This record gives sequence, structure tokens and C-alpha cells, in this order.
Amino acid sequence: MEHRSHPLNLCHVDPKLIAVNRAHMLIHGAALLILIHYRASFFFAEEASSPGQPTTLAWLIIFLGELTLSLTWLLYQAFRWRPVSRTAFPERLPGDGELPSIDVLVCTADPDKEPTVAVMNTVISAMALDYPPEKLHVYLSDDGSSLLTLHGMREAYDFARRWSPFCKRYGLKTRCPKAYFMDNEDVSASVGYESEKEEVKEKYELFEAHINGYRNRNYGESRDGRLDHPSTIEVIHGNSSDEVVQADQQQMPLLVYVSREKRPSYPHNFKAGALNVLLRVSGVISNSPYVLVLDCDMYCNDPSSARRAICFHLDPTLSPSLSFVQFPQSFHNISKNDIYDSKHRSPFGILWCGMDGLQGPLISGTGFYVKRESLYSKPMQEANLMDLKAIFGHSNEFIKHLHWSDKLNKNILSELGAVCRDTEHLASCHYENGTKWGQEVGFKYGSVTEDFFTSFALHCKGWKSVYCCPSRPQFLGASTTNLNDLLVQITRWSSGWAQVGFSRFSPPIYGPWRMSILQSMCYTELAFFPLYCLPLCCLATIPQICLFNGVPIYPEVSSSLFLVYCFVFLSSLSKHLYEVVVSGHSVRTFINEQRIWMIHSVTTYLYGSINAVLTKTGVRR
Ligand SMILES: O=c1ccn([C@@H]2O[C@H](COP(=O)(O)OP(=O)(O)O[C@H]3O[C@H](CO)[C@@H](O)[C@H](O)[C@H]3O)[C@@H](O)[C@H]2O)c(=O)[nH]1
Ligand SMILES: [Mn+2]
Repeated sequence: MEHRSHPLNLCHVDPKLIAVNRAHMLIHGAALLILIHYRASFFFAEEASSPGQPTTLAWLIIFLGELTLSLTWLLYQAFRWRPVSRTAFPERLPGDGELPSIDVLVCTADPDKEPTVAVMNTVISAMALDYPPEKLHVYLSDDGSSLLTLHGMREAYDFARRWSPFCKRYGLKTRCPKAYFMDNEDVSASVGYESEKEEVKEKYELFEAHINGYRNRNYGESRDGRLDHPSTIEVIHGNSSDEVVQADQQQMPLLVYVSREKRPSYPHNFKAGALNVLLRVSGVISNSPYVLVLDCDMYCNDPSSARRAICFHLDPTLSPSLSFVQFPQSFHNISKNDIYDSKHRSPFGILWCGMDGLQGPLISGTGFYVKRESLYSKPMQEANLMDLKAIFGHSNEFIKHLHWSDKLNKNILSELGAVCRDTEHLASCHYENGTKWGQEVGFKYGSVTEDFFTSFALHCKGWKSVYCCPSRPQFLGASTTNLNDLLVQITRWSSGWAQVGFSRFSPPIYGPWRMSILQSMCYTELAFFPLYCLPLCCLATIPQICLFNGVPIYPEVSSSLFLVYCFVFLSSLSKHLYEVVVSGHSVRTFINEQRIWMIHSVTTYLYGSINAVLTKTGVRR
């Protein structure tokens, strides 16, 4: 009863929105059927010219284009079928003693492109999450294997020992120091706040100066080693001489630096490879049942995300089948007139809410709390040792930990050297040879968008996910804001999605047997929407050529079918406009989104699709 009257979370369904969506589906769908009938009947009409005639060819191309667009529209309706939103009540969680522990996995790859001070701000913000420090363990994967990053971690640990107690003492919301000092969030009128703030600010400036000084002194640091280096794992210890820190004696979250081995002859599988190494290393050190994944450029903007996520993970009805809780990606560098749609409004504002009402949203790369067990696939209890080794590799230590959960290796701090030596082979590049890492366990290899592929695999296995979207962004990062970077990024994503679409796990074939038809429609739409490039390229050329050559391909203005064409055009635009406005955005956003969608369709989606086809056929490696 207690649980029913005070649930840890609520799911809200908006009947009005659902009614609008479904009514629109019906009317718009009927209009599309009329148009398809109109096109199809041309080919059966007696006066139709023979195949090969320019008119027939033009009609055929336009028909195929319109059919593809109609099919994409149909798939898209799955997102509109039952959108929901959710609220979590962290204040209703049990006491700290009963909370499960959490491992935070942060990835960084290149200290030139991802400035070390910013990466450390992300690390510090994660260490300052509102969660019992003995139950929080932060791991940073450094794919660049840079001494600067390792040095930055030591500096970050020392600064965090001053910073976290300060945040907790005054209940600060912004726990990323750089953002806090920039925003000038003044929350407390307590005595001593102002002077302590000044002191901490000084420490922060010193911390920045130390890292930048180190970088300048070692500017010549060789870059050759990035693709060729052994693994390094180090548990970071404080070395602070700060008196306040010495006196405070507050417990800090465990902080671990991990740089996996890389050799030019071994594929490193990008971020998925890095995350799998972190899963193994954290699995033998802290082995928390829940894992938060963060990109190094996305800091924790609100300390309550961990407790919010745990509200879903501890919910007795959701918990057994719940794999992950995804928070939206929000960005701090978006201008008011976001001409390139850098904030990705549609996925985070519409699509993920739609999937949340089905089986759950996708992993969005960062800002999600996943249950470790769901990434390990099979139930461990029954399997024998040889089977487990064939799946997880040869580490006895790692396999031993599969059976324990939530037990921090208490000896870690005393036996630190030995543990690190032991874990180093878990981070070696041949550890995964002959195992199921990247296929059946961990993050999936085979697509540059490991997040899309991994969530598809999880949903296929019957796991669910939820989308939590509180009004204050829980995570904030930097988005791509110039056209060049954006085009490169979306080409990469399109290629990754299409890679899954063309693989043997293709959602329309592999999905419907393993998940609901609506959920697999969502995945199909996402995997194949780079193919928008085909109808868009046709429609951007054929009608114009026909017009100049006097070939009629649309009904005459006086025909009633002309009205149906107008209706379909206006109806799809007004539905888009409605969704933009209802989500609190302006007409300008609508115009920007229309424009960038067309730009993407004939550029990035096209290149991404071509790239996926070339990779599939082996022309490109
Ligand atoms: O070999 C690599 C490559 C990347 N990364 C890290 O992965 C993260 C994402 O990479 P980035 O180059 O920033 O890609 P984006 O396109 O910005 O990332 C988006 O798209 C990716 C692929 O879908 C997701 O993994 C990300 O979470 C999502 O933010 C960053 O922290 C990188 O440091 C590695 O650790 N190792
Ligand atoms: Mn990024």
C-alpha cells in the first residue's frame, strides 16, 4: 500500500496529444492512399505510353520517391502512437545505506580536441553528484593515453576534495566548477559563503593554471604513441596540502584512470571498445550494479540525476526488465536562432518520448544509467566456468565478480598495486580475442553508432528503457555549431545507422520477432532514414526537368486530385509546425528544421548511405 500511494516515479499519458496524433494519422494516411492510387492507376490506364518513354520513366521515378516517403511516414507514426512523459521522486528513496552503488564511466580520446580542463570539469561534476561518496566510483578512459590527462586527473582529485564539500555545504545545484563560476549562481546567504566561494575560486584558478602549465611545458609530447601503447591503470590519490581539505577528512568517490592498450594491428572499436574495457576494469574494482556513461564533453549539470535514475531502477514493477534510464542530451552553446538544429529537438523532444510509451528510448551515447547485468546478457548463475570464459574471456577475477554484485573490493586501497597489475590485462588489446565482447556482451561493435546498435540489441533481448526529462537539464554539453563539423557528425551517424540497417541485424527483419511491431517500426525508421536522400534527390530534379520539357506529372489545378496534393503538403507541414510550437519553440525553429532537413537529405544522409554501402560491400574498410 505504502508503495502504491507513494510511488518512486510516475508515467503520464496525454490523451489530448494522442487523440490529435491518431486523428492526423487517419486523415493524412487516407490522403496518401488516394495519391498512391492516382499514381498506380496511370500505369494501368490504356493511354499510358509504353515503358521506356520519358513520361513513363518520370512517373515511375516520382512514384517510387513518393512511395518511399509514404513508407517513411508510416514508420514514423510509431513514434506518435503513445508518447509519454515521466516524473521521478528522489525524496521518496530509502536511506543512503540502502542505495545501490554506481560506477561512472567517462570517455575521452584526444587532449587536443577535448581540452583537459573541460574533461576534468566533467570528472569533477560526476564526483560531486548527490550520492553517498562511498557508493560512487568514477572511471576515466583515456584513448589518447596522454600524460597530460593523467596529470589532470591528479589535479582534479585534489581540487574535488575542496570542491565537493563546498557544494554540499551550501547545496549548490551547478556542480561543474567552470559553469558555476561563469554563471555566478549565488544560492546561499549563509555566513561564510562569500568568503569560501572566493577561496574555492582561487583554488580553481590554480587548478586550471597547473593543467595549462603542464600542457605548455610538455607541448612537444609525442603524439605518435596514441595508436600504439600499453595499458595503464591508476587509482588516483590525493596529494593535497590544503589545510581545509586535511581538516575536512570527507570521504571521496573512488577515482580511477584507465588507458587501454592499443596496437596498430588490433581494431580498437572506438568508444564501444573503450567502454567495454571500462566495464571489465570497473567490474573487478567496484562492480557496481548500475553504470552511468558520460562523454567527456557532457558534464553533470544537476546533482540529482543519480537519485532520479535510481527511482526507476528500484521501482519493483519496472526494475526486473529495466535496462537503462536515458536523460536527454542538452547543450549550453546553442544560440537562440539555432539554424542547424544543433540541439536535435526532434529526437530528444519527440521521438524518445514516443518510444518511451512503447518499449523505451534508445541509448543516446551519454547521460544514461544502465544496469550492468543487462550488458552481460545471460543469467550467470547456471553457466559453468568454461562457458563463462568463452563469453567473458580468461580473467578468473572478472568471472568471480560476475556472481557478486555491489561489493566494492574493500582491499583495493591497500592492495592497489597488485589490483592494477591484475586489471591491466583486462585492458589489453588481445583480451577480447575469441570472446563474445562486442557481440553478445557489452557495447556492440560493427557500427560507429554503438549507442543505437547496443540499445537495439538490448530491446531485442526483451529489456526495457525509460526516458527521464526533468525541466532542469541533468547533463549539459557542447554541440556542433558550425556547418562543417555538423555535416561530418551527421554523415558519421547516418553511416552508423545505415550500417545496422544493412547488417544481419536489420531492424525490419530481425526486430519484429523479438519486440513489438511498433518498437521495431521506430528502429526501422531510424536505421533507414538516411535513405531520405533517394526520394529527395529525385524530387529535387525530376519535376523541374519535366516542367521544362512540358511533361505532365502532377494533376491539373482544376482537378480535385490537385487539392489532395495540396492537402498532403499542408498537412505534413502543419503537423510539424504543431509539434514545434507545442514543445515550446518558435516558428523560426520550424523553418530552420525544414531547411536543415533538406540540406541533410541531399548531403550527409547521401554520403552516410553511400559510406555504409561501400563498407558493406567491402569496397571501403
Ligand atoms: O575512439 C574513440 C572515439 C571516441 N571516444 C569518446 O566518445 C565520445 C563521443 O565521441 P565524439 O567524437 O564526441 O562523437 P559525437 O558525435 O559528438 O558523439 C555522439 O555520437 C556518438 C555515436 O553515436 C555517441 O557515442 C556519443 O555519446 C554522442 O554524443 C567522446 O567522449 C570521445 O572522447 C573514445 O573514447 N574513443
Ligand atoms: Mn561529442
